[in-house]
Amino acid sequence: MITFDSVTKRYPDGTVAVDHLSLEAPTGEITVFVGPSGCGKTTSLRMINRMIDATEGRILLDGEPVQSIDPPTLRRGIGYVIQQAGLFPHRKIVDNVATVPYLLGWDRKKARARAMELLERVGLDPAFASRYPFQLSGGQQQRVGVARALAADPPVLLMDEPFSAVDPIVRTSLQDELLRLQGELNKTIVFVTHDIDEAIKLGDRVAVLRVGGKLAQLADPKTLLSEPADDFVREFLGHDRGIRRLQFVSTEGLRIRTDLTVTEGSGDGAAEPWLLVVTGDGRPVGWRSGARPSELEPYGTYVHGRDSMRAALDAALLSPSGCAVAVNGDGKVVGVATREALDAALAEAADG
Ligand SMILES: Nc1ncnc2c1ncn2[C@@H]1O[C@H](COP(=O)(O)OP(=O)(O)OP(=O)(O)O)[C@@H](O)[C@H]1O
Repeated sequence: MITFDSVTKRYPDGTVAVDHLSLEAPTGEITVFVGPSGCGKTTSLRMINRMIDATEGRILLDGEPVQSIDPPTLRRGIGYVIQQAGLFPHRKIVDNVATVPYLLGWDRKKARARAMELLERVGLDPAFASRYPFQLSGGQQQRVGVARALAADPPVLLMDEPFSAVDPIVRTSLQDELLRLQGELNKTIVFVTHDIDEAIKLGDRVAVLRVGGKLAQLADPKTLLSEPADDFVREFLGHDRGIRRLQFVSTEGLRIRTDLTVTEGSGDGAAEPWLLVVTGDGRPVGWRSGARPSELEPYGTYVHGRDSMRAALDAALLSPSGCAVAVNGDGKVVGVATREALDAALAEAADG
């Protein structure tokens, strides 16, 4: 666990970048620092590994003040990932990843084997190992940056806007990859971003900072969206807060009907305004309306019980039937969530 105990950073020119910050980043969780430019996110992060020293207050790593640990020892237990990866341009990818193991005096063979294992772990083809950073895309370099930070298996990982220099699609896949990795590794991660959507997607806990380095709110994403502490947080969260909150509402309780499907090629089916046509092995084909039975209309699916209400609503909006197709993990239809069922679930979500 990382503890900020009334930490203040005043730069020599008098700027107060962080002002009496107190919070805990629990072991094995992702804590995100988010806030507008200049609110002290990077300063806070760098005080953890002592790239910047606090002016007042204490930062504790599992109860031990970081100020009492000498910086090289401290940093050996802390991985650090920055924007645009910060790879060494003249070192091959494998050697970039093996940087810390080399520093720790591992023999070359062992360090390289570890690097190869990590490249695979972060989803990179081992063939990239002998390339140089400039021969990789931004997203690939960022993956190398993550692999390098993980090389010596540090319990703590500091990530400073690591995905902000890549396009939105690559960014999404890097975020997904980080969540997948975290599922296996359970590191204590402190992640800095100015992007509230990224904070909500990645954070177990999100610390919203305001300019002047003051903590505005520390909460899990769901609480943040439903109970912003004040106008600043509300405004920072943006206007579609209600819709985004739905991503934390489970579809487990969403009622589904199993009598609205018909297997393709079989008779007319029930007398309903809309019926979902499915293949013989239960995969969706399209919606058939009572009014125009010869044509099939598009459909949207969500994985029942796994995806959120936001996904179910999205699936419903993709189809003129207004119903969402519930599938299982294999993509087979398990039922249909009608407008009435969605309406009931939304009313419940709004209540609670
Ligand atoms: N070396 C320094 N000397 C003086 N002021 C500094 C120094 N470094 C940062 N600051 C100031 O401290 C405040 C916090 O900076 P910091 O970089 O921590 O913010 P940030 O939230 O990470 O911003 P951004 O999202 O723009 O990166 C800012 O007002 C910044 O100008």
